[in-house]
Amino acid sequence: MKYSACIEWLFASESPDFANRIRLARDAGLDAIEFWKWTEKDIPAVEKALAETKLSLSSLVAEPMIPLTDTASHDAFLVGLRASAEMANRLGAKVLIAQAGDDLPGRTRAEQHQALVDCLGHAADVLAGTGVVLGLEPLNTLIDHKGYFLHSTVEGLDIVDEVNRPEIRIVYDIYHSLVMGEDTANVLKDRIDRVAHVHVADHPGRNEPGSGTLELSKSLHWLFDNGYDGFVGLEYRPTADTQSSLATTFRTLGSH
Ligand SMILES: O=C(O)C(=O)CO
Repeated sequence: MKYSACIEWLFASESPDFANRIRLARDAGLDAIEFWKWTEKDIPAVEKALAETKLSLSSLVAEPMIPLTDTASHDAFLVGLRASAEMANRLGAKVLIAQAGDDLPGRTRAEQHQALVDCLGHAADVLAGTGVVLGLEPLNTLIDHKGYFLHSTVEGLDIVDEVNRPEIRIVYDIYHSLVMGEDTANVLKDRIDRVAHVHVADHPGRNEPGSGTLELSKSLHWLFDNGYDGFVGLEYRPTADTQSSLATTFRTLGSH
């Protein structure tokens, strides 16, 4: 298992210095890191820490985060996507993450679904030849993202299949999926190759694996047994210090 620490949450209480969290991730034996909002980060400091630690950057969130369910956002998103892909290439990330945006009042689900398909088709043109893929991320609408459009992994996969371009994939966050009552094997059956990146956290609390009741290990085993071979992104809020949260995580999911 190759673990990627989301340093928005992991090592945050240990180090207000953002780039230094990369060194702490290396010291904790992790393989990669990931973060959000690259436009707000000190990129030269991040670049230096990545070079020094030799950790990978598993993913970046594509900026700007604006609702792709709204066709009026598409031009701005595609301009930002080009810059995000350049940044991903500069820092060595192979995956950009996109969120669908909110379920917009006054628009049918079918219209918004089509808006996503159209936008991601243009996104594939932007990404063609860059070596970077875009992962659309379904999120739970029960706890963390009330009003978000894409709460179903199957609908995310359907959108990916309608776009039908190698540059467009999904991010499968096991936490969001299980919170929505999905069964990993059921929703990803025959479509595991559409998964660009995986996230984990436990429930309740969105804390480290092993702190709650989700069967994360079962989902992860299914993913790896069925051909997923990418990073496991640790996108959780540590209940206490990051080091002890990692000990619980490794006990629960297996160390690497
Ligand atoms: O915004 C969230 O909840 C995410 O999972 C982002 O990856």
